[in-house]
Amino acid sequence: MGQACSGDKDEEGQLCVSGRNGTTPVRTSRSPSTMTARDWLERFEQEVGQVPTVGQLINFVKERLGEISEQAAEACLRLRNQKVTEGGSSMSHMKDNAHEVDMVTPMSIVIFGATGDLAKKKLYPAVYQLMFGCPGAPLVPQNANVVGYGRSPVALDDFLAKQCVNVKGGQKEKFLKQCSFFSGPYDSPDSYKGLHEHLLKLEGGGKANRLFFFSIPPQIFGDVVKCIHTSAKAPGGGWTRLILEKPFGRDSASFAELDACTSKLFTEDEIFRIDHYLGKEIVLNIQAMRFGNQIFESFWNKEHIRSVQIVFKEDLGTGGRGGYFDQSGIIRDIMQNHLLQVLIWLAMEPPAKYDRKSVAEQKVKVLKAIPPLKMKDTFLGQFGKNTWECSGGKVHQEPGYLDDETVPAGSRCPTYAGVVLEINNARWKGVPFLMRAGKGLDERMAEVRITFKPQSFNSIIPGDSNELVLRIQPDEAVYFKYLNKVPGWDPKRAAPVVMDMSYTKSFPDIYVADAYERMFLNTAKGDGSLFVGSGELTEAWRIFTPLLHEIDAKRPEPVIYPFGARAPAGMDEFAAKYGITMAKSWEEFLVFNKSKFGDLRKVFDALDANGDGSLSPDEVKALARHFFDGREPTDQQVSRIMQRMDKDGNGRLTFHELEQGVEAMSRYCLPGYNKDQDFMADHLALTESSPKISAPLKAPS
Ligand SMILES: NC(=O)C1=CN([C@@H]2O[C@H](COP(=O)(O)OP(=O)(O)OC[C@H]3O[C@@H](n4cnc5c(N)ncnc54)[C@H](OP(=O)(O)O)[C@@H]3O)[C@@H](O)[C@H]2O)C=CC1
Ligand SMILES: O=C1O[C@H](COP(=O)(O)O)[C@@H](O)[C@H](O)[C@H]1O
Repeated sequence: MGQACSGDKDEEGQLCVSGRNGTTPVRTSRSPSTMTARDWLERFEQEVGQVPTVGQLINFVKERLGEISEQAAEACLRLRNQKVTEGGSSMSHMKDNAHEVDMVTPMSIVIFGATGDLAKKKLYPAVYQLMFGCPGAPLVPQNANVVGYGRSPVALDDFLAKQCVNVKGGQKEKFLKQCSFFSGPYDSPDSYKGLHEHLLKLEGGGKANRLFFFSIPPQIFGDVVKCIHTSAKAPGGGWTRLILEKPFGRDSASFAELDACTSKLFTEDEIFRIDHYLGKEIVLNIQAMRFGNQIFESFWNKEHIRSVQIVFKEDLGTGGRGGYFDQSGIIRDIMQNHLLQVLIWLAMEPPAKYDRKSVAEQKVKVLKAIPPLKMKDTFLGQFGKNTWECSGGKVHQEPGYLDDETVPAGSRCPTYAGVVLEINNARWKGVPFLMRAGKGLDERMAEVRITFKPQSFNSIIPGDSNELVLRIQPDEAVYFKYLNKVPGWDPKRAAPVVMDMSYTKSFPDIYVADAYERMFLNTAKGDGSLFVGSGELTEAWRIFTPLLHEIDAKRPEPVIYPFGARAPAGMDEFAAKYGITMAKSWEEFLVFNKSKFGDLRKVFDALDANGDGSLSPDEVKALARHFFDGREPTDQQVSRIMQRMDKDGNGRLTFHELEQGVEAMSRYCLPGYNKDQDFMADHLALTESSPKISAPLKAPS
C-alpha cells in the first residue's frame, strides 16, 4: 500500500506521497519515499509538458510506485487544483518563475522611432503602465531609463508633451523625469557611441540591462542592429534584447536578407519579433481553453469542426497614411502576421513545454502542413467613397482609398481580402480556414468563429450548426451558440441560444493589459514564447509569397465596396463556395426582412416598456439582441445603430426612425443576398405566445 507520511505536511501544506516500491528510480533529487505531491506534480510537468488532470497525476504516481494512498491522492488533488485556480500551469507567459524581471540591475529602454505614431499611441503608455500604472506595478524597475531616439534634435518638453499625451496616471510626472531623448542618424556607429555614453551616465556606469525597441521602418533595421552591436550593447554582462516591429520583410527573399543580418549579430534569444496580436487576451486564451480544459481538445479536429473563420474588420480607412499602406496592402498588413498567428495558435499541436523552443517547434510544424496560397482561393476588395445621413440629419462623407492624396493614382492595392487556407495534417485535412480582413468597413472587430459539423443524430432535432466564437475585440468575449429547447409543450421545438462568457461580466473590474504591455514585460523577463520565431517566418512567407508576387505582378482588379460596408459584394458567395456562411450584421437582418415590418412593430411595442413610442439605447440593445446572433451587441455597436438611426438626435429611437434607418441601410447592404431569409420570422415565432419580448433564453451558466 502506498502511504502518505503521517501528517507530513511541509510548510506549503503538502502531504508526502510515498509508495511501496521505494526503489523506483526517480529524476528528482528526492527519493520516491520522500517525494511530496509538489515533487510529483513538477515531475509530471517536466516529463509530459502540461498540468495533469488529477487522474493523470495519480496514475503517473501509481505507475512509478505501484500504489498511492487515498490521503496522498487527496494531496495531489488539492495541489493540482490550487495550481490551476492560481492560473498556475507551466505556460511560461502565464506564470513561470524561470522568467523573472531583474528589478535590481539598472535597465534602459531605448525606443528607436520615438517621434512616430506607434511610440505615441502604444509604446510610451505601455512602459508607463508597467513602471507605475498597472495593478502590481512596478513590473519593471521604476528607475528604468526611457530613452527616445530619432534623427532630429527635439526640445525635450515639447517632445514629451506630444509623444506622452496618451500616458495617463497619477505618476506621470515621475515617469517623465525618467524620459530623455537622443538624436542622431540611424546608421552611424559614432552616434551610437554617443548613445552608449548617454546610457552609461544614466545607468551609473556598471552592469546594466538594455532593451531596444525598433519602431522604425524595416529597411533601416539592418543598420540599427549593426550599430547597437558595435557600439551600444549592454555593459558589465547585462542583457541586450531587441524588440523588432513588423513587417519582417515583404516576401521570402527580403525576410531571409533581414534575418541573416539580425541573426548574424544577435542570438534568437536576444531577438523578440513582435506580433501584438499575440499579446491580446483572447488570443492568449486560446491556449488556456484548449490545454487547460478537458472538452475542447477532444472536438478540436476535422471530425467535429466544419470551418474556421478568422476575421479582422476596421471602420477606419488609411487616414492619410495610404502611401505607406499602398506598399503592403491588407494581406501583408494583417494576414501574413496577425491572423496567421491566431491560426497557428488555434491549429498547432500542444507543445511539449511552454518554452520558446518547444512552442516554435510546433508552430513551424503546423505551418509546414499549409500549402502556398492560390489566387483561386483569394478574394480582393478596395473601399470606395460613401456618404450617409446620421444623427440630427447630418451628412457624413468618407473618401475612398483612391481619394487619399498619398495613394498612387489608379492603385489596385487591396484594402480587403479573403483567403482560404488548408492544413494538410491528420487533425485538420479538409477543414477550410477562411481569413478575412478589411479596412473601411462597418465596425472595428476581430473574432474567430469555429463552426461545427452536423452529426447524424442531429436529424432528430434539426437546427443551425453550433458555433464557438472568440471575440478578440472590442469587448473580449467567448460565446457558444447552441440549440436549446424552447420552454413549452413541444419537446422538439428548439432555438439557438448563446452561452456567453464576456470578460466585462465574468471578470468585472479586472485589468486587461494592452498587448504592448505584455510584450515589453515578456521581453524584460526574457520570455520569448509569445514572439515570432525565425523558422515560422520562413514558413509564413513560403505560404504567402507566391500569391503576393502574383498580385504585385498582375494587379487584379479589386471589388470596390462603399466605405462602411459589412463586406464587399461577392464575398458571401466566395465564402459559400467553401461551405462557410458569414455572420450577417444586425442591420442586414432588418433590411432583408423589411416585408415583415408589421412584426417588427410588434417587437418594438413589446420593448417600449413605458409606451412612449420610443426606445432608449438599452431597449435598442434588447431589440438588436433579439434579431442579431442572440447575444448582446456591444455598446459600440449600439451607439453606431443610434448614430445612424436617431435622426432628431434626442437619444431615443422612434418606430419611424427605425423604419427609415432600415431603408437607409439598404444602401449598405449590397445586392446578391438571399432576401427570403426567414430568420426574423423564426425569432418572432418563438415569442408569439409571450406578451413581452425579453432577452433570448438564458443559457445555463
Ligand atoms: N503605427 C501603428 O499602428 C503600427 C506600426 N507598426 C510598425 O511599427 C513601426 C513604426 O510605426 P510608426 O510609428 O507608425 O511609423 P512612422 O512612420 O511614424 O515612423 C516612426 C519613426 O521612424 C522614423 N522614420 C520614418 N521614416 C524613416 C525613414 N525613411 N528613414 C529613417 N527613419 C524614418 C521617424 O523618426 P525620426 O524622423 O524622428 O527619426 C518616425 O517618427 C513600423 O515598422 C510599422 O510598420 C506596427 C503595427 C502598428
Ligand atoms: O499592425 C497593424 O494593426 C493595426 C490594428 O491593430 P489593433 O490592435 O487596433 O487591432 C492596423 O490598424 C494597422 O494597419 C496594422 O499595421
